[in-house]
Amino acid sequence: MSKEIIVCKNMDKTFETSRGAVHVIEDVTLNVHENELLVLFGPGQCGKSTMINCMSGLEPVTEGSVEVNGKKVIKPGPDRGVVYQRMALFPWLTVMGNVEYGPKMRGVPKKERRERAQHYIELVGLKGFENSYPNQLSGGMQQRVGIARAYCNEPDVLFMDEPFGHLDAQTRYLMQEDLMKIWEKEKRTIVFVTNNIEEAIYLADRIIVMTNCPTKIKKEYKIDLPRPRNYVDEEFLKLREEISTVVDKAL
Ligand SMILES: Nc1ncnc2c1ncn2[C@@H]1O[C@H](COP(=O)(O)OP(=O)(O)OP(=O)(O)O)[C@@H](O)[C@H]1O
Repeated sequence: MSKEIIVCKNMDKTFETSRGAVHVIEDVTLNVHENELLVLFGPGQCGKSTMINCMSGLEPVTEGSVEVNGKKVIKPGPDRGVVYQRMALFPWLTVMGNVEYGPKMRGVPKKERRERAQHYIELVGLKGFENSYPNQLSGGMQQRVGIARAYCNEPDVLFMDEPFGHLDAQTRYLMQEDLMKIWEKEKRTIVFVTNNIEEAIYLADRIIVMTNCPTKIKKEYKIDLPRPRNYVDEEFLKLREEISTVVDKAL
């Protein structure tokens, strides 16, 4: 088994609000292996985004700890990339400008960062769109820019929070297929959040089923189906049936 790159020990998270404490994560212990594609799957509002925010360092944990590559996570860092449902691309920058932004901010020389950005723009299938602005691109293309931008920082881990959640069904399937191709070509450790069961089974090496809030691990499934997967394969449908019966109904 490859090394454990994310180690969460007894992770617990409570938000203190003006209306009292909101307990969102309850005692989650979870390890993610190098180059694993781990899916966090659970009902709406169960705490999946909060899990990702704590693992990526955007939110501090209240109890327990998170380590990435042996380093305790206390704030966001370039070793942890994040892709959101709606990528906050800079509208005044071109695709190239957006993708090279991270390395530019870290002082990577122009030639090197341009080459690196070009590589990731091509990896996500946007060759020819280097000089386009985000508002000239479709929703799916904007998500590709977001993925290229996250990859361009060459992070140890990538967190993806329902990155295809707002896309139409057809574009969503296409993006799932393309994400698999990208990941096969350039392996990364990915933690992917979704509340779509087909998406979870299509992508995952392992699915962690989370309970309603405060969220805990309910069950985990190792998904050994060969890739590329087919949504209507008998084995796929069997897993879909089984996991559907385990997941809580959204509150
Ligand atoms: N900063 C915050 N302050 C207070 N409560 C919060 C905060 N962030 C999240 N919560 C609460 O935590 C719970 C879980 O939210 P979270 O967004 O993590 O769930 P989710 O599973 O990602 O939801 P969805 O599937 O709808 O995206 C919700 O009840 C939410 O209101």
